Amino acid sequence: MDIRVAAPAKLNLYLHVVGKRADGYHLLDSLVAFAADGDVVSASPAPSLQLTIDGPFADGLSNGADNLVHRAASELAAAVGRAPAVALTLTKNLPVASGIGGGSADAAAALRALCDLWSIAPDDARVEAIAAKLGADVPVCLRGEAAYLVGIGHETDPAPSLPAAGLLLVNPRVPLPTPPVFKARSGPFSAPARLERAPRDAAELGAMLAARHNDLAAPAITIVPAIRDILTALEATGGVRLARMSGSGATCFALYDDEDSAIRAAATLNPSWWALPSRLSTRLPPPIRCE
Ligand SMILES: C[C@@](CO)(OP(=O)(O)O)[C@H](O)COP(=O)(O)OP(=O)(O)OC[C@H]1O[C@@H](n2ccc(N)nc2=O)[C@H](O)[C@@H]1O
Ligand SMILES: Nc1ncnc2c1ncn2[C@@H]1O[C@H](COP(=O)(O)OP(=O)(O)O)[C@@H](O)[C@H]1O
Repeated sequence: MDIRVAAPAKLNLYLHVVGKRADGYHLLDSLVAFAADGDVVSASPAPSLQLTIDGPFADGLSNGADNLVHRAASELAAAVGRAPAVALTLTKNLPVASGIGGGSADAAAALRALCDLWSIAPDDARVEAIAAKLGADVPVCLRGEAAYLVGIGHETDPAPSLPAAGLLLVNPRVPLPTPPVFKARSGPFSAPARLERAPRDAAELGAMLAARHNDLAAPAITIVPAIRDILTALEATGGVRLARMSGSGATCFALYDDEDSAIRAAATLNPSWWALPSRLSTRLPPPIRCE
């Protein structure tokens, strides 16, 4: 028996850095949403904990105890007092260290797969505590619904429902770890800027987001200048409603009215970039059990 769980790409539709704590962590106001596509985690009973990684971005990613999927499994097993007797497979479709929460999405998907396998309620307080310990973005990925990040990102508030929209994710194939981007940020903090109401369509969502920004884009561009080229190229695509960097980069996204427009736009871009046409997801798909 095999349980397959989707680990969709996370997008920060806007990200305002609104302050900094004494321990150096930044206070955020960010609207997080999910794409309909991403990595996939599958789990099946096995004599001991094993992790296999396949997919286009498997190379160079450790399958050892430092992988967030491996950590999620060993932490959850310890918390519920059972042996981590599971074989996990991670299909790595998303670029690593790229601002779309791949590792966080994978950790959250591993937790959801193991909850299903071990009959643990996914909203069990132990699961939520492990999610927060694994990374700032893991709790929001565990819920998989559009949400505002609160504080340093461990807590969330519900977001208004988002309209159907096409999405194009583009990465220069340059990994960009999160800590140096926060470190390179300077200048005054932004004000929080939650949406005044639910946008009725992709055009209105784009217009509302255009009045907001990603405070990490400027520092990320100082480290990976190709981000600016991607944003310029996305802004020139047909039917684009908004182009912006996600999280701490380097992945950027563009919003369209539908997925077909995103597919057409992808065909016009520099072929050396990674590009994934998709759409905004409204609901996390449930785990699939294959007997
Ligand atoms: C920036 C965001 C926005 O959604 O996304 P990504 O770009 O990573 O996808 C997240 O807040 C990232 O979350 P996550 O990737 O889990 O970060 P963590 O591992 O918790 O933190 C990595 C490092 O980033 C810095 N950090 C992270 C979160 C935060 N609110 N303030 C920070 O200053 C700290 O230096 C921390 O040590
Ligand atoms: N399953 C995983 N997928 C991706 N990265 C992982 C994973 N497990 C651990 N990592 C580590 O986490 C770091 C952040 O990766 P990732 O979550 O993809 O970035 P981001 O948070 O910027 O989207 C990487 O440097 C990588 O080495």
